[in-house]
Amino acid sequence: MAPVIETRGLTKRYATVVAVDELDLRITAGEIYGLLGLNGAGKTTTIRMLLGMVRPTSGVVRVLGAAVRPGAQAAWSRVGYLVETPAAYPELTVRENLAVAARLRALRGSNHVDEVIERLRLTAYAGQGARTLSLGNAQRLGLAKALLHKPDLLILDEPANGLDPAGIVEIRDLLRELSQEHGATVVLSSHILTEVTRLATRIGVIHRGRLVRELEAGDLTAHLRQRLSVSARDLKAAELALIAAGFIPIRSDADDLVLTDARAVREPDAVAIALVAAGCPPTRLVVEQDDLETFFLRVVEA
Ligand SMILES: Nc1ncnc2c1ncn2[C@@H]1O[C@H](COP(=O)(O)OP(=O)(O)OP(=O)(O)O)[C@@H](O)[C@H]1O
Repeated sequence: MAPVIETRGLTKRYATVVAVDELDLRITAGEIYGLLGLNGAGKTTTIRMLLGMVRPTSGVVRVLGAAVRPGAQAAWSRVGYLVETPAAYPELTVRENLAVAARLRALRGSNHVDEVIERLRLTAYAGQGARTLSLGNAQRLGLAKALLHKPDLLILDEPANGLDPAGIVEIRDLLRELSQEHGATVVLSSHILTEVTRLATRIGVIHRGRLVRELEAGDLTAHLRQRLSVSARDLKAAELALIAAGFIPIRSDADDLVLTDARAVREPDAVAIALVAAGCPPTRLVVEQDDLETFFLRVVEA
């Protein structure tokens, strides 16, 4: 299958900084591809090069079969994008902003605008000036503009930016639906591990401008570790009680006890019972997932 996005040797240098270094990407139709990286990893620069907004120092980008060059228009009617803080006309309302965007895309009739307002749950804000929108709703408006013309390919830089947890779930469902029901391809960047792992069908881990790993969604679980974090009033007593019960607690920087063995993660109630029996009940007991830094260290060094 011809790739929807293909880059070869894609590189961007700014003076002494290599923002993106020899990136080879191949993304096919219907994928939700997550570019995951720490701040400064090169995600935004990559996305801007995919969109022809930044001129590569070297290398090739092809989007929907056409070479991306500044000024090349061919594929853009089939592409929707959102890059960092979405731009809107601050004096115009949400609906007016979308109507302008529809005109620029030469879309006829008002149903595109109505449909996307409803889809992005912007109905209550349709008459509100863009200037007064919360960050989350401004992000929704940006996404609405990206989706207005029902693109085959969506390229989104940090789409969860500014959204509250419920908003993140809504956007995740929307992107999944676009991919599954409409066959759209989605490329998104994020530094939020859980967000990408819940949504992407494939993940590219980008570190210091280089694509260090690509993982299928199904392979991710092997790289994601869980741990049980335990707090107690008397941490020393809790530590001794857990050792006596056969666990291996480690004192963390955050001054709690961390248990990484499978039994503790699988049966947190056994940990709680051991602590209660020893007279130092837990004040907090929670199964946590790796943070991005830990995941990175493991994936980058593996
Ligand atoms: N216009 C520019 N001029 C100079 N350096 C730049 C420019 N744009 C990006 N960089 C540098 O390139 C590197 C990659 O930046 P980029 O914004 O692509 O990373 P990112 O992964 O998107 O990070 P973030 O999550 O913080 O947005 C960084 O070191 C950044 O400082």
